[in-house]
Amino acid sequence: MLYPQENGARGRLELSGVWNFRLLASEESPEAWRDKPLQAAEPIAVPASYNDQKDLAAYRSHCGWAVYQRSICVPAFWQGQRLVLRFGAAAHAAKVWLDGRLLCEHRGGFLPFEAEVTDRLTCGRPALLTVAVNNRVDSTTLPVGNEGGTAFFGSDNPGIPSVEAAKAHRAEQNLPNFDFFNYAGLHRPVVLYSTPPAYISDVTLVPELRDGQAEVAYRVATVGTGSIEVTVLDEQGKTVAQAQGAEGTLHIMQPHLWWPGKAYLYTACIRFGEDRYEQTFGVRTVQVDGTRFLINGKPFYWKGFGKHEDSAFHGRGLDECLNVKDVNLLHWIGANSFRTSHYPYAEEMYALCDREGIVVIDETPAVGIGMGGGQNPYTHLQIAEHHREMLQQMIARDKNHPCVVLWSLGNEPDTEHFPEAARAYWTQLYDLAHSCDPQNRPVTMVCCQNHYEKDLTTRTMDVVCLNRYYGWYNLPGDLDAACYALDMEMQFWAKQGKPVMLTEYGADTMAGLHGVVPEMFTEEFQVEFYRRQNAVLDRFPFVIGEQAWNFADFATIQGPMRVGGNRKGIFTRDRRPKMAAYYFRERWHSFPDFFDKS
Ligand SMILES: CCCCCC[C@@H]1NC[C@@H](O)[C@H](O)[C@H]1C(=O)O
Repeated sequence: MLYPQENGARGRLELSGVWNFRLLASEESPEAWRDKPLQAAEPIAVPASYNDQKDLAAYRSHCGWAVYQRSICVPAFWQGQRLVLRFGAAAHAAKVWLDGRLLCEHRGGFLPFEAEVTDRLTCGRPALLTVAVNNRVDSTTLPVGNEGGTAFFGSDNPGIPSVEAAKAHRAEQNLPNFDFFNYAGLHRPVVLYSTPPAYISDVTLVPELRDGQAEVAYRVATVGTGSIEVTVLDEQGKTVAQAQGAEGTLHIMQPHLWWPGKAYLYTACIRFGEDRYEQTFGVRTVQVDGTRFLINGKPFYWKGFGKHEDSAFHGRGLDECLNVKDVNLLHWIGANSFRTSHYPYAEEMYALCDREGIVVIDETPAVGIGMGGGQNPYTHLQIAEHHREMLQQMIARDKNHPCVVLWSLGNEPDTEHFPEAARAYWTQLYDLAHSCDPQNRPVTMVCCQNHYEKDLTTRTMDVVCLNRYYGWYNLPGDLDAACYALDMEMQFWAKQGKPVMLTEYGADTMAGLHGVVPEMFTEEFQVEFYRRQNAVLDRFPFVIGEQAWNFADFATIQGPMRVGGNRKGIFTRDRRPKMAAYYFRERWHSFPDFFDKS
């Protein structure tokens, strides 16, 4: 799916700003507002989550539909153009009406959707745009909800008559089965864009290196008739390759490669009749070779984080200022990568990583696929078809980004209690990812702390990605025992012949809490936690990376284990460094991004 672009042939009308808004009571139907002004409307900013824009409990604890509404008007000079209304994301389900008639619906809160509105709008005449958004998470959604269960990291003592009665009595809950606040709303830009009637509908670029020359296979999908011309410009605007036709190969002599930390972007300028589209891309190769992860044929070592799209006020909403700040902090600390835990991020962040040379693990919203071992999630949950849809939509959206080098099918599913069912479920997704991705990148599934000998799934992935919490959730506070356990588990992985990286390890740390003796929650403990465990990882040649959990403190549901959210950040939520930030800065600047560990 192409990102909306303004150029000589295409227009882009941002519908960001303050809209009318209201949370709907459970008995209210969003359809009631499809064709009339919203009563008792309140102001709401788009793009952003709605949850933190008003200090009202209902804005945080809402469960169900909310309605956004505004008037839109197409400029007269767009007369005769094809018009499309596009949503960067709406969490988690959306229904869209234009002047009272249903335009489109979408499930999945982290990927774009669009609808053609050429015949639905009259240039110069205002129209009423109504968008209903549903924040419910449950056994049919990704991320997965925890219906009527105990809040994630909750502490209910099951079976106590008073507790069970109170749970039955209380207002409906929208409990997440995941450890991040269930932010909701129009999180990413809403755009009305124009194209000529005959237009370019998709672009696919697959760079390969042969004898030092770049051979970029391309495919241009179009609607309507016309001839296709492709011209590739380098960063100085010089033409370096040209081709005609819907598909073919672009040859670039002596190409500048895209490297982590040293990005180089080419621009494929596509002409189709009146239409124009400019697609940036990078010439780089990615492959797993034994226990090494190669970028441009060199063994890459991952230094970075699991992140979240999370900040005060915007919630999970796009904040490009924060994205620039975060990328500058990644450079400052010496990081070269992050994982889009636990959902695809805004397209704008991938474009920033493309130009800044930050490597990305792109993850689906498949988090919370586990019932604590009691029930088989692969038969209990109704997510399989939606999961395949989300995976295909994520790859279709992000396929041309040079920064994306590894697909993550999901985070921390139960792969231990029903090992055969788990392996079957994730193997079909693994095969789907490889078949959908024109660049055929490596594929992983991020594994939770588990009985790694019983887990038959993690070892089948191209890269073994482990979330491990020795010294925190296991052997809490005892870093000697934690290192003993980590070392022992690495002996197991040494026999699997796969590259292994930690995609999560960390300790909740209250900024400003100190101790001469490093104890849990102090900044000193967080440093010791990483210093000791990195010393273990450094001993194993097949360990190809370390991503701390988390880049920054982030919001979660209320719970006895969360003090104003998850505090495992290396930075605070407002991006101030804890001591561990200086530890990692010294460590990550002390060795290169590429080196042979064997
Ligand atoms: C029993 C071990 C469970 C470890 C699970 C650790 C969790 N991984 C997924 C992340 O979204 C959570 O924030 C992280 C944590 O809690 O900070």
